[in-house]
Amino acid sequence: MRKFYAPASIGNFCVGFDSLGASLAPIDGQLLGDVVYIEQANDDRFECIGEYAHKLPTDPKENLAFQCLTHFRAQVKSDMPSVSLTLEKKLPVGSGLGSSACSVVATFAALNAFAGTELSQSQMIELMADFEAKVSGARHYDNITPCYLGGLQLTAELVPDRALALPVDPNWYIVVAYPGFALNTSKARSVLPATLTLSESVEFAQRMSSFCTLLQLNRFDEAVVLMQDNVAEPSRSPLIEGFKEAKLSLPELGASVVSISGAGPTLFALCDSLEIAQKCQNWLKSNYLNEQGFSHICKIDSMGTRELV
Ligand SMILES: Nc1ncnc2c1ncn2[C@@H]1O[C@H](COP(=O)(O)OP(=O)(O)O)[C@@H](O)[C@H]1O
Ligand SMILES: N[C@@H](CCOP(=O)(O)O)C(=O)O
Repeated sequence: MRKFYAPASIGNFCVGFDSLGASLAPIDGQLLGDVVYIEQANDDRFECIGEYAHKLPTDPKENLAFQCLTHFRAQVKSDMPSVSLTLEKKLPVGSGLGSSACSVVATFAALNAFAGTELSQSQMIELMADFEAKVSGARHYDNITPCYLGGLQLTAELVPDRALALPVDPNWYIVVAYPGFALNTSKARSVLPATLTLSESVEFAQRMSSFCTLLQLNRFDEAVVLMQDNVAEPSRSPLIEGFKEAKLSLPELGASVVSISGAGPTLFALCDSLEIAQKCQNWLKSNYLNEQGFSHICKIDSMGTRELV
């Protein structure tokens, strides 16, 4: 039996709507992401287990991981031996932590390794993005590529090889807080503005390009100052109970940035020390999470999807 783990990610990373994404590694070593188990069997079998399995459709045909298996057999390797594939669904659905991407990326990574197909990185990314597009209402790579490759990625169709890794400040701590209720990505996309004005578009381009360039120059503090989301956050924040209060309170505790992770409702706070991150996490535990919620203090994961041994 082989096991593949795909980590959670923060889509948009505040300043790069649909174009920046960061992979997450909790500092306590917990696995925050989905795991796929694969082994040869007499016929193709699929099972979904784990804490959030009950939140997914019971019909395997509606599970993205099973759809990836069917697609891989039909389109990539028809003579692959039969497999038993198990998805351990460890991430909540509709969380803003790239949950659907995790299942898709872990499954394709497992199938590619099991079948020995050695698809190129670009082929893998395109396969994965096809499935992400099916559920989220748009083709965006900002969960897929950080989840697959790790790190903070500038990622889009226009980006060479679909992804360019950016340097990150080794001092950054990222507190993620999932409040305990779901927000469907396609719903959170339906409230986005249909168009931006010329000045809004220019500001977005200036912020994202300067942010990426400053990271390349290791001028991290100046990069962080540019982190403001004028594209998605204004229309999405009313959908997320408690977000506005957190956005006001966490900077008083020292957070450098507070923004929505992906389409929400998970929130992330970027902090430049562990002490500040702990204070922010305590506030979030008392004020943002319901009984189903959770929070982790993370670093940016540098490994992406990997086989667990
Ligand atoms: N393995 C899976 N993981 C996550 N979502 C899945 C999976 N299989 C099917 N789905 C469906 O895909 C949709 C994912 O919703 P979405 O809001 O895009 O989640 P997320 O933002 O957490 O990726 C849901 O309707 C869910 O039922
Ligand atoms: N760029 C996308 C990111 C969606 O991330 P998810 O984790 O909520 O699926 C968006 O903002 O819609």
